[in-house]
Amino acid sequence: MHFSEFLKKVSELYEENKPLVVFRHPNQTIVQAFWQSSSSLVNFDESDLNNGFVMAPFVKGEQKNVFISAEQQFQAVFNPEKSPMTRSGIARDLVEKGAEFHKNIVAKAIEVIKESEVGKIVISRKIDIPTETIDITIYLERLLEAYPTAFCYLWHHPSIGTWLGATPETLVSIKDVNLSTMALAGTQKFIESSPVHWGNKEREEQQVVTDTIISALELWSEEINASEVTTARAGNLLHLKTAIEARLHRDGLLDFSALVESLHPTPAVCGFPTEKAKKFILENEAYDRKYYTGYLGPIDTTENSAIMYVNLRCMEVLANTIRLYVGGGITKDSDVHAEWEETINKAQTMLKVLG
Ligand SMILES: C=C(O[C@H]1C=CC=C(C(=O)O)[C@@H]1O)C(=O)O
Repeated sequence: MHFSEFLKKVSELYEENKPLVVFRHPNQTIVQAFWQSSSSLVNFDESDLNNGFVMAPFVKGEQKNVFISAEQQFQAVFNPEKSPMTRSGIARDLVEKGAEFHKNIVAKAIEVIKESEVGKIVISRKIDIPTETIDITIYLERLLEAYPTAFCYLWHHPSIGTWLGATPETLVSIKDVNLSTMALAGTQKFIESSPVHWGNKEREEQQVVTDTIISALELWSEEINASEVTTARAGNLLHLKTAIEARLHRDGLLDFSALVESLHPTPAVCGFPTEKAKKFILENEAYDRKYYTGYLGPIDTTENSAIMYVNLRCMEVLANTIRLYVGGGITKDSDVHAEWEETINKAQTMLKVLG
């Protein structure tokens, strides 16, 4: 199918309010779409493992792990035209709203970390951009164009809403007994031809993520290998990354839910230790993350494989408003102002898509 035809079909299904997901894996040209003719909400935890797409929230409760079946699907090839990325024209005052509130929570998190055994807490916020005309196919095309190395998606369900994103982070990739994942944390702005230096704050923050993932995997695996720490680029940002591989005791899909839930949420999106960091987030962030920092991705039972990504650098489409979600890891060495600037930098990923 030609890409223009593909987009037309996506647009029609979206207008018909069908459950629908469109996605492209990092560094791939094939864009896939799965959709459901019935608008029923399928709870993934209550259904058998089938071909389809999972969308899981940060915390299960009001939001469920939703499944969209791959029974109806179509695909196309998308070749980015390599046009230069546009600069976002969205006013900085919209992005900077709520500075005092956010900085206060970050300061409080630093205090808690200094006074307790909590090592890291990820603090996030939402940014609402009033938008009169919302065209999801234009956003989708810009996402695919601008972020070829990210997992890009558009997800819609009539009982939940619409989300789009371009995430740099894989939560877990499973094929038979082989598992791969990554520990991604630490952020700085990408500046062309400028040498990259990482401080101890970022290195320690990222190491905690690596250690926690490895200890969760010990339960399921025979061999675990971690790469050297490298620098990975995600749009206008750089992160520290460790690639982790493991050989599972048995086929990963047999334990899919338990395996994935044992890794989620990683300290890259929640903190460490997990339960204490989560408690702080739920008591202090004062807004609902919903599917931001949850995970999402396709399951292919025919291929005995699944790839779940962490839902970062994403936005939710609301009536006349686009809501962006951004956050960062706080440790004892965090600087309140630098953490605030980091959320502004991270917002650029989706702002560029809005035009
Ligand atoms: C929580 C986010 O990023 C995480 C992933 C990479 C680097 C992060 C950091 O440097 O704080 C965060 O842990 C976000 O983008 O909203």
